[in-house]
Amino acid sequence: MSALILDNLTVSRGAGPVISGVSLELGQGSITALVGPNGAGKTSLLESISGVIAASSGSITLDGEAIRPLSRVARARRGIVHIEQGRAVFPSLTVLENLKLTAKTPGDVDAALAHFPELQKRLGTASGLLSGGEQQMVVLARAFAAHPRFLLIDEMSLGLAPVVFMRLLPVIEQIAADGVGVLLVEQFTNLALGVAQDALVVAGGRVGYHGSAAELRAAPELLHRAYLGGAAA
Ligand SMILES: Nc1ncnc2c1ncn2[C@@H]1O[C@H](COP(=O)(O)OP(=O)(O)OP(=O)(O)O)[C@@H](O)[C@H]1O
Repeated sequence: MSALILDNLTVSRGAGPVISGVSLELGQGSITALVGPNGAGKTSLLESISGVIAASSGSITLDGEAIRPLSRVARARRGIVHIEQGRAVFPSLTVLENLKLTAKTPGDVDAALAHFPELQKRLGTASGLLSGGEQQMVVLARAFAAHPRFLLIDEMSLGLAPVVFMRLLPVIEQIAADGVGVLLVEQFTNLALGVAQDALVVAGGRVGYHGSAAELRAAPELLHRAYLGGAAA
């Protein structure tokens, strides 16, 4: 089984570090919720894993290979797929054309669409004409069609009502159950903790909690303390 391991990772932006000494192991087949206050460094952490930005120290290894020196494209080829915050569909392309951007075979398109039967009727529709929730389905289906081994999802719920986002969560659970390791950054903390096995809380760039998602969900005071930047639990 693949493992994506961060060891003592530090990421700097502008004046100083925005992620300091974060260590984490992601296995395939489970969801890790990454939560924390605004500006905590969640997006920066995801971006340093996928190669959008460079980490300044520490290591990132995938199946024992150090991937920090690799470009974003090379990391994507190894199966690290990143759904960036606010990353939308290509609005003038149809749903099918959006999916074909990442799919290698027609079978990849079919497999992605199996998660979203409601998109079957919209394959020829320009994606920009879809609702916000449907557009996020396309974004998720497109990421799935790329055969991720690890899927980094940044605030997929942005601009969506919780009820719409809740349609996407079972699909994310299914993708994980099929063997993908998911790192889920989410503003709806309780929803994220409800589908995740593990949880990482970052505050001020440091780990405030790393452990069971269920335990964190059941103990609001633990979450509160972690949000305030308490010592790693
Ligand atoms: N392009 C950038 N240049 C300089 N500093 C940045 C840049 N992007 C983010 N930062 C800073 O890095 C820190 C971490 O931001 P980041 O977006 O990673 O946090 P976040 O936890 O994802 O926040 P949010 O929940 O608000 O999206 C913040 O202090 C932010 O101001």
